This record gives sequence, structure tokens and C-alpha cells, in this order.
Amino acid sequence: MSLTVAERKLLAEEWCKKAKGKMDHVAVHVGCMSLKDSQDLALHAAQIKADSIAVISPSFFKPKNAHALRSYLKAVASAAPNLPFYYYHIPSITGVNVLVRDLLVGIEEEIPSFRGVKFSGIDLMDFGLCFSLMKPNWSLLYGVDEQMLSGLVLGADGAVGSTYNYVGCQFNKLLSAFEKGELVEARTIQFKLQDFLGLAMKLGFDVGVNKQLMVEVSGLSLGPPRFPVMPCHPDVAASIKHKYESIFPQC
Ligand SMILES: CC(=O)N[C@@H]([C@@H](O)[C@H](O)[C@H](O)CO)[C@@H](O)CC(=O)C(=O)O
Repeated sequence: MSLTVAERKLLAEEWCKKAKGKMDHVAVHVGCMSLKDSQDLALHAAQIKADSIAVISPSFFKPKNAHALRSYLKAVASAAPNLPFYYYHIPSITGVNVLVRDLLVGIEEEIPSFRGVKFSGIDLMDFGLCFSLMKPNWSLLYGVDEQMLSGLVLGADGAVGSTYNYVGCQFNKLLSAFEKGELVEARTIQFKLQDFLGLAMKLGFDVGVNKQLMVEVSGLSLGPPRFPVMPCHPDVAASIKHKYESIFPQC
């Protein structure tokens, strides 16, 4: 959201190009404060042959209820009616607390391309209640990394989260333990991840810290964050990395 529309288009184009033959699916996020910008990005995503689009709610003028949010999403989806469409629920960032289960009622009639939700909220009751409204071609993806196991237990079809960029191999172990029914092992890994993220949060975990951790773990040079997100202090990154290495000596 810190990027201009032109920058976002360039980034989406690069992802679609580079992902060819390497990734199964590229979903382009097209949420903006302005409906027109979102429609522009949605159309662009279709033109560059993205696999799907996802949209967060605008957070300056917020939708007041499920009807308003559905109407907004419908208007965005109409710009790319053939692209699978996901609502991206992230209330801690948008401040939009419309219950997803309310949003889902009748949504496929309004948005025929609707295919599911990326649910990055901590309200597991709302998440659970969404399943009674599920259609066979929808996916509910959970997005609170420190609670991934709870999402899986309730029936999540997958997970999308920021820390999977650098702790992905531990989460893959959690996923595979869960799939094998090894709940104690899955829980042990989740607790370790909570221990790790607990320290990161105490030290001010945000997008700047997250980005620095991606740099430290991947060795790739990703550049600084854009203001107002501040760059992570090297001491903070070092402490979190040290914690990571002590909890997870190997992948
Ligand atoms: C509120 C928030 O940023 N949630 C993250 C989580 O991955 C989060 O960073 C993680 O669970 C640690 O709290 C994701 O759900 C969102 C995300 O991946 C993104 O949009 O980049």
C-alpha cells in the first residue's frame, strides 16, 4: 500500500513473469483507498494474466457493514470479471471489523468470480462460522502465522503470511505433522514459532523488522522500507535472528 499504482503494476508484472513455470499461482493484491485505482489494478492483473486478485477493504472511508463492503468488492471484481476473486480480511490493519460470515451471505450471486477469503484476523469464531457458508470452489486461507495450527484445526485450506518468507520450512513441518495427525508434534512446532514471534513482537515487530529478517535469512538485498515504516535497527534484527537460530538450529 506504500507503493504508487504505477509501481504496483511493475511489481505485479515482474511477479507474473518470474513465476512462470516456477509457481502454481500468483494472486495480485489490488486493494487501494480509491475504488478507481483498485479497478485499474484489477484490470491490469487480468491483462498480465495473474491467476487471481485479492482485495482488502479501504481503511480511510470504511464500509460500515457487510452490505457496503460487498458492494465495494463487487465494483472491484467487475473490472476483471473472469479472474478468481478473494476478499483479504485484515482488521488489525484496516480497522474494518465486518464479520466475514456476514459478508459471505449471498456473495456468489453478487460476485460470480468469488473464490474465497484470506482471513488474517484473530476471531476464530468468525473464521469457523465461515465454513457453514463455504462453496466447493472456495478456499479459506488463514493468515495469522502464530495461530496457524488453530486455523488448520478449524479447516483452513491453506495459509498466507509474512513470516513464511523466512520461517517457511518450520511451518511446512507443522503442516506435514498436522496432515499426518501428529498433533503433539504440530503443537510443539507452533509453540516454538510463538516463542520466536513473541520475542520479535516484544522488540517491535513490524513490516520494517519483517523485511530485515527476510534479508538476514535469505541473504538477498531487499532495500529499505518506505516511510513512515522505519528501517529495523541492526541490533533488533541480530537479537531476533539469534533467537531464531537458537530455537531452530536447522531447517
Ligand atoms: C497483520 C499482519 O500483518 N498479518 C500478517 C501475518 O503474517 C503476521 O505478520 C504474522 O502472523 C505475525 O503476527 C499477514 O496475515 C499479512 C500479510 O502477510 C501481508 O499482507 O503481507
